[in-house]
Amino acid sequence: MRIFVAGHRGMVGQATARRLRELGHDVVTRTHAELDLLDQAAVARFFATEQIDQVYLAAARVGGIHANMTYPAQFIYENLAIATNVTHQAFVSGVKRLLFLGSSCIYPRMAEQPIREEYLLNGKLEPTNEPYAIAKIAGLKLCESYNRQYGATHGIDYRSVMPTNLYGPGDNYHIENSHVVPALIQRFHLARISNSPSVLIWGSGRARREFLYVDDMVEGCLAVMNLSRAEYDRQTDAMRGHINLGTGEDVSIAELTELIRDVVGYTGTIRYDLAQPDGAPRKLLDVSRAKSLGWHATVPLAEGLRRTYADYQEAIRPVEETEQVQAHAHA
Ligand SMILES: NC(=O)C1=CN([C@@H]2O[C@H](COP(=O)(O)OP(=O)(O)OC[C@H]3O[C@@H](n4cnc5c(N)ncnc54)[C@H](OP(=O)(O)O)[C@@H]3O)[C@@H](O)[C@H]2O)C=CC1
Ligand SMILES: C[C@H]1O[C@H](OP(=O)(O)OP(=O)(O)OC[C@H]2O[C@@H](n3cnc4c(=O)[nH]c(N)nc43)[C@H](O)[C@@H]2O)[C@@H](O)[C@@H](O)C1=O
Repeated sequence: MRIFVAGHRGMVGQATARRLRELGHDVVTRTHAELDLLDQAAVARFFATEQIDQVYLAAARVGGIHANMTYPAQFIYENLAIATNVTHQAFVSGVKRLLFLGSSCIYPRMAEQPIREEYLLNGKLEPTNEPYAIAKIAGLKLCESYNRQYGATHGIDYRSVMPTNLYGPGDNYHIENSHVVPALIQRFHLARISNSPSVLIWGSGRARREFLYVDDMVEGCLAVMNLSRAEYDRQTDAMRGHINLGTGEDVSIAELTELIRDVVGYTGTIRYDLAQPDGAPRKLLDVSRAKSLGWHATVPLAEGLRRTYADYQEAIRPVEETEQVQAHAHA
């Protein structure tokens, strides 16, 4: 089967492409430079020329709380455009099955916890990432709508998963735009190697988050994509079209901070910057539907953080060694 993994260089895309190749699939990829998914005509040409059987849509404009607050226009425009271009051109070219990746931010800020799929649109969204959330809601509604209008006539079966906060190898370590896990791994690492006396954490530390290791999330995507059409419709109340993916347990940012401090081996002090926002107070997902498929998260948070830190150190080793050589040369 020829499967297009959109966003294959990202954290989720890398893990998805790796797993699908292990399973023997012919994985089709295009870098952002090769195929800008904002370019509707280019996306149309791609699907018209490549014989794609399935799509995993892991391409998006993604970032943490600071990035969402700083670039709202890019977050809503680019994520709407990517979702509409890929979904519609997949349909036009006859792709029968597609998986759209949403996010837990689609749910109301004060939703009852744990959050069930049916709580969607029951209340106001979290202001710090509302543009991104609206684009993600539109993406899942696109899939639902194409199923409703073209399911019977064209065999269209476009599916959506709503992952909680993700982390793992290949994450984005941008100093300001990254999510909390990569941000704190990098900050504690640099503090340790430079003997900084303290590390500053954004917000109060009281916000709670659920963290799913990326490889576990990919197994959840496969479980959803391998469902028969009838089973998927039964699971999603026939067109209520999405399934949560999470671990079913959350931690406070303060607890996460201490876990990362210990994984990195930092011994200085931790300070909190209350001028920075906490964002949503909590967004723990109800994962009963996903568990009914036989899927569940397997990587505990402490182990996932150890693997992620090891990946980070491997990725920066060449840079650090060069800097150490240069520093030695100037000593
Ligand atoms: N990370 C998380 O905590 C969560 C992520 N998700 C969802 O999972 C999916 C993947 O996220 P993640 O892997 O973390 O994100 P990354 O930022 O790591 O990867 C996104 C990928 O999309 C590509 N991309 C972005 N814009 C375009 C474009 N216009 N044309 C072509 N490619 C583009 C990027 O390429 P390049 O870098 O070259 O621009 C990158 O390879 C997204 O849909 C996200 O919303 C959902 C919940 C949580
Ligand atoms: C996946 C999810 O990701 C985003 O929502 P978020 O969960 O709020 O994102 P975050 O990971 O950036 O923050 C989580 C918590 O952590 C605290 N925090 C402390 N110190 C740092 C820090 O240094 N960096 C960051 N980024 N956060 C920090 C921060 O203040 C907040 O309380 C949106 O994209 C949203 O749309 C979405 O889908």
